[in-house]
Amino acid sequence: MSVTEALSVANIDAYYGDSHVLHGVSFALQEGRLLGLLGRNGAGKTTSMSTIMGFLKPRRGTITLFGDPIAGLAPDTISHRGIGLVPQGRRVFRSLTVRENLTVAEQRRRQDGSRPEWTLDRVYTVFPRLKEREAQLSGLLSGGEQQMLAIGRALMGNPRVLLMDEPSEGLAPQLVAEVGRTIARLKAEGQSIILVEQNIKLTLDLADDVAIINTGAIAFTGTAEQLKSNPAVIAQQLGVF
Ligand SMILES: Nc1ncnc2c1ncn2[C@@H]1O[C@H](COP(=O)(O)OP(=O)(O)OP(=O)(O)O)[C@@H](O)[C@H]1O
Repeated sequence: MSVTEALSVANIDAYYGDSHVLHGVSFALQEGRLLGLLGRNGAGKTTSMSTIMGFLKPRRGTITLFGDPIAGLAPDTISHRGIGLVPQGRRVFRSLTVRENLTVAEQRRRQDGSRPEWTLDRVYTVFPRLKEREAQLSGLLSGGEQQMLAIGRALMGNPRVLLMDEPSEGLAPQLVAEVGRTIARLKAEGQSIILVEQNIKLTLDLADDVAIINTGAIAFTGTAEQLKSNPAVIAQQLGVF
């Protein structure tokens, strides 16, 4: 079976002003797989996602999307090339309705035929709750509903690679489980995903591959199975769970 590299991040250095935050960060996502990016508070997970999205320009290193270099391109160009982001803290457009949040994000993409395009109806099939609330202002939704909307909005861009930044953050356990089931469903449909999380259990349940970032440097890469069988690494890099 041939393996296609969907997204590759290689030897990235990134700064906020003079503050050197990412130190030679490298990881890779294979097509159709889920890569979990774990790390403690302030480790550099969001900065890695911001660098992929073009919000932050790396000073060194390369980023490729299905082999094409994208580092240094503008965020909207990177989004059009096919990377979708579910941002940390949801960041839905609070003064727009649910339906408007979804339709403004719509982006058609020529598919290879193996995966159907995302449409409003298809998002509503995955998230019936959003259909029920489609005319409501998004700022009035619960945290869980806003998370579903943030995921639906990213899907409307028909991303080739989906980045999810701490989708379980601040959600009650029941909603974390629901978000987990949604992510599993997307993965089963062939979506390539990078899942950034502090929730180790959720990540190990969903991920094929895992990278751990620690103070801006990659401390572990391997399969989820390898990490599960290595509690010493989990304890040392992430704290006990
Ligand atoms: N806009 C910014 N300006 C300066 N420093 C920043 C900025 N954003 C983050 N940092 C710093 O960069 C480092 C990495 O932060 P980052 O947000 O990437 O971590 P994280 O792993 O996503 O953490 P969390 O789980 O808390 O979101 C931290 O030391 C943080 O204080």
